[in-house]
Amino acid sequence: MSLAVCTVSHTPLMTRNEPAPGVRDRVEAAFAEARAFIGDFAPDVVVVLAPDHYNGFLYDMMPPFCIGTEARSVGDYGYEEGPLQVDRDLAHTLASAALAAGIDVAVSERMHVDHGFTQPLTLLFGGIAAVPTVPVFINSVAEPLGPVSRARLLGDALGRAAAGLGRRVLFLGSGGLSHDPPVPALAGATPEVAERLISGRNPTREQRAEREKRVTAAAREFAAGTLPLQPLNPEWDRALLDVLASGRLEELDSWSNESFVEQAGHSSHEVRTSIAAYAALAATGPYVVTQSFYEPIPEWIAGFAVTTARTA
Ligand SMILES: O=C(O)/C=C/c1cccc(O)c1O
Ligand SMILES: [Fe+2]
Repeated sequence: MSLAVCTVSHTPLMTRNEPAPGVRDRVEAAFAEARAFIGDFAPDVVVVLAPDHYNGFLYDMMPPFCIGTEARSVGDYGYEEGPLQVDRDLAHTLASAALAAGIDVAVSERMHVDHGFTQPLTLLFGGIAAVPTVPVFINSVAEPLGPVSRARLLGDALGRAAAGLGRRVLFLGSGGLSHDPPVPALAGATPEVAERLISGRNPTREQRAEREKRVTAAAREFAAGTLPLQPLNPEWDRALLDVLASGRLEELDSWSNESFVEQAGHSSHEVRTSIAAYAALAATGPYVVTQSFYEPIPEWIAGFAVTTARTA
């Protein structure tokens, strides 16, 4: 039995916008440290816990959780397009274990994933198919969302199952802390936008480029103070990282969905992926956080963290 955790914020704006001097170097150093941790741990398989941004999961069928037995990247924001290297048997094992534990995960034989999965796989392993993975989608964007406790319990169920495998399993959580990028919502959407959120799974190259250009420009204006997106909230982010490090994950159960949005923006729900990753590790006993990097980076619309943890 051997489990470990790495959590990283993702932001596709990393390759589009230049942050303040020194920021990129510090982020790259944090990723280098995380890569060294992962190298030492030498995982046999990586369970990637990540959200989607209306690229693979749309409102024609929006599950709270889904485990992919096969998965393919849509290639958004210039990340590699094509198949991930999914450990199909393990995906089935983990899905069965989660269901047996009372967590209603969906299963996809043809999951489509976006930068939420591909960016951390690229930055930490060098490619989207470089390591055997089990991709686990955690809806963090498309309301309505279940309570945060469900992500914790999903992680707990996956951790218990993984602990019995006799393999070295890394739980990789992908998602920012406070941030509210201009991802559209179904509530109040125009008919055209609503249609895209319901069934716009295969945009044209031009449509994808237009979306990416719009979000990139919005981030530049946000950083310049000329676009009033919800501000990043370093205080909230540090409080969340403190709870993750403390091991008292049940404390997060009392954080309401509304409080996430009010204090840290709609997309702060992406920290459900970190909560699930830490809950997986906690399922096997006490743990220690071995790295905790954090910076608010407006040019990337991201409260940006990199953390690693292992069994104490
Ligand atoms: O889906 C998009 O176009 C943008 C996504 C984004 C931007 C900034 C931070 C994130 O976590 C994102 O997913
Ligand atoms: Fe995101």
